[in-house]
Amino acid sequence: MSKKAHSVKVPTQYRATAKILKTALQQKKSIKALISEEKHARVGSLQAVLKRYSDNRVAVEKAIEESGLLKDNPGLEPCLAKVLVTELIFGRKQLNGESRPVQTVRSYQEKLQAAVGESEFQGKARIPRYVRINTNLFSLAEALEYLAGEEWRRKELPADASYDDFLAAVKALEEDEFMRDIHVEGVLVFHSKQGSYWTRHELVRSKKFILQNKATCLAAELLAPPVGATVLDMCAAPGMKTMHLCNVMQNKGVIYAVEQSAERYSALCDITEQAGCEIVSPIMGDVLRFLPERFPGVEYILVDPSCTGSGMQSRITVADEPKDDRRLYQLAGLQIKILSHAMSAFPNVKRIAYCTCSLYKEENEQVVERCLQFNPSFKLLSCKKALRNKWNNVGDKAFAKIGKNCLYSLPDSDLTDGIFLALFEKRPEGDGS
Ligand SMILES: C[S@@+](CC[C@H](N)C(=O)[O-])C[C@H]1O[C@@H](n2cnc3c(N)ncnc32)[C@H](O)[C@@H]1O
Repeated sequence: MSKKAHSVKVPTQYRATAKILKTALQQKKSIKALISEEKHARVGSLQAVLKRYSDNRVAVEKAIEESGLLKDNPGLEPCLAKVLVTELIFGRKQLNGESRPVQTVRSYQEKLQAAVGESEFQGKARIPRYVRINTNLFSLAEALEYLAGEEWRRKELPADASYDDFLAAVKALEEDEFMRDIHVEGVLVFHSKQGSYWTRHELVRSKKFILQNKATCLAAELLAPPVGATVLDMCAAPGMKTMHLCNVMQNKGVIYAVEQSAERYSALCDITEQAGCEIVSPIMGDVLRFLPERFPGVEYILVDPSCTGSGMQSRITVADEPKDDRRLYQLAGLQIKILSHAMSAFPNVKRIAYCTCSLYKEENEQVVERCLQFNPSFKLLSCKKALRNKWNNVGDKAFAKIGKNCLYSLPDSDLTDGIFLALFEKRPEGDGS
């Protein structure tokens, strides 16, 4: 290598990303918090590389180990090596500049690729890009016409297609194709590579299209408040499910949307206004502290409380996160309080949907079990049946009469974020069963 090449600097983008990764690993700080402190102009692309690393972490480590990259080059900074390998093998497949670390990693490309190729590890499941039509502002017909005009090819399934047929078709989507979701009216499914295309799209900016993972749309879909209903959304911000509920109700009826965090309440107000929600009444405060009379005539309730978020695929994790039992215990306590309040405080309530984006039973089946013990006037409905049996993953059957009625949507098998959902119905008076 020439002397000149040695003096070439590593591009700022790689250095800044490696610095964040190093701080996150050494100080056990969250990537999200570190990125928010970052002054670097291209925060978006920095975040994209870290997400790619997070999704392929095990394979990146394996490739570095098996190729001998760090062993042969002790001067190469390990976090910079991880960033460069992520970009070269899982990202743009090329590296910028001629700095020494870049040249070194490039010279290992074949060995790195071979190590990844032999690995049975394929990274996290490729989650498609889900786009939900906000029918307050744009109809399904208008959306389909727009997409046809832009030469997107619509892939259609026969009416009797099973859920497995649907999943196979989603996995086989070409980059210029899209499908309609099999469960949620108004959800369109695109290839995962179209993720950032839609992020920047004008229809998304104008809120005609909402970028919402399909799993999180199941809550409003299953709660299914009819047109004109009165709904309480107990933990509403930033308002993704509030907007969807509004669409399900065709923007007719009332939705009380409660949020306790001032900052998130402000986001809720902005989003629902921009999305043309005419029936949403945002209310700031702790939902447990309001008198039930503040929400007269509530018939349908959505309970989507704070949770660990262990099922969220958008999270960036750069090290194994041990289960934090203390935090889980605290969260589960609050979840039980809020769901139990929904069941006991509102005399006219007919149906309640409880959901989390957690995969821990402590926040899911156990919360359902405790709340049914405290509130025997409610029974569980089968989420799978509500989806015409076109579903595979249910709750843990060790929770008798509970597990089979609850639903999990899982990244690897359902190609979504990981979520849990339970649907309750008030028993008719005198029904003691
Ligand atoms: C999982 S997020 C809700 C996401 C939201 N449903 C959506 O789909 O966009 C939980 C929210 O509940 C709020 N929250 C938690 N406990 C609350 C309480 N007691 N009263 C009101 N809001 C609460 C949190 O501040 C947080 O914004």
